[in-house]
Amino acid sequence: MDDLQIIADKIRTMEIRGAGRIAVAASAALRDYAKTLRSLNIEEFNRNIDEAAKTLVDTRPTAVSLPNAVALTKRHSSTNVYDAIDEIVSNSDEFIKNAEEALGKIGRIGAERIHDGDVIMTHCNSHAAISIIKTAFDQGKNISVIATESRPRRQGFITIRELNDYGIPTTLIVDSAVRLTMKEVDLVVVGADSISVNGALINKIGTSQLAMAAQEARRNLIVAAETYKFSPRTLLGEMVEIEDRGSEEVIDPEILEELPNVKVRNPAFDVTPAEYIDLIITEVGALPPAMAYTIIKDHLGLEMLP
Ligand SMILES: O=P(O)(O)OC[C@H]1O[C@H](OP(=O)(O)O)[C@H](O)[C@@H]1O
Repeated sequence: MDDLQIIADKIRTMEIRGAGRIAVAASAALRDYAKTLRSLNIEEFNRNIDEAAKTLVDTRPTAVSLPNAVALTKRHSSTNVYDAIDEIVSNSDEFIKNAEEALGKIGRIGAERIHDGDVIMTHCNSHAAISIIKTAFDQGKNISVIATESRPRRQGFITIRELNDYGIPTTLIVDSAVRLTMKEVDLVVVGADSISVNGALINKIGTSQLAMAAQEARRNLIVAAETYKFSPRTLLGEMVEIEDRGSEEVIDPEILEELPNVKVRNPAFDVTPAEYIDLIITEVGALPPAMAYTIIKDHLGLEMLP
């Protein structure tokens, strides 16, 4: 399990990050691990796969893409280990291929919402949101982007580098400049870590602040999300857990040590209610948040539920 543990550690420390990327990395890690278990009997095989799946899923609690990818990868109906491995390999290859194709489809569908001359605000670093922005740019639309820094991990720096290298005019702002800057914005485009059955978006901390400022300024907010970012377990009434990360991401531990009366909170995500969202751009279409149940039922399957 050494190689799988290395991937799990990279997901936990965010060396591999982004809801889509962690899903693809986890699926590939489970596939490769399954191939090392040929000598086991089917019961031992299933036990090892379940343990490995748990190791991957336990790395980060919020992005549902991770448990969805692991569940879609590990399911098999074989009683023979060789066949089970073949099924897992084919599940993973299919998941990864679909995930890659989904980004292109989301780009094409979402770009329809972007007009020549638009200023787009985005938050954090979302491959799905950036796919929309790049596709609109590729279509010859004269667009520019306002990107938030996204404290504390500053994923906004990844975004501005990527957009810069693509030739897209981009302005970096600190997170607290969102409301002031919103009057210059035509459309907000963000990614998703999870979408619950009521259409609420769980995404990088600060997303709900963009949503509120957008609504106040009467600007639309669209969410770029593959169908595997919808959360089946919210159908059972479960809430999406918001990850709390360490204080060292926010403040130097030596400084904190000098301040015995201070504690630091570092929630990594927040919740944006459905009423702040104009559309969710998935690979199967541009949908209102009220269609979240249909996506879960038709594209993830209720058999994903325990
Ligand atoms: O899958 P893509 O669109 O790349 O990213 C989706 C979301 O994943 C990221 O989480 P983190 O930086 O891993 O905590 C951000 O919250 C981003 O909006």
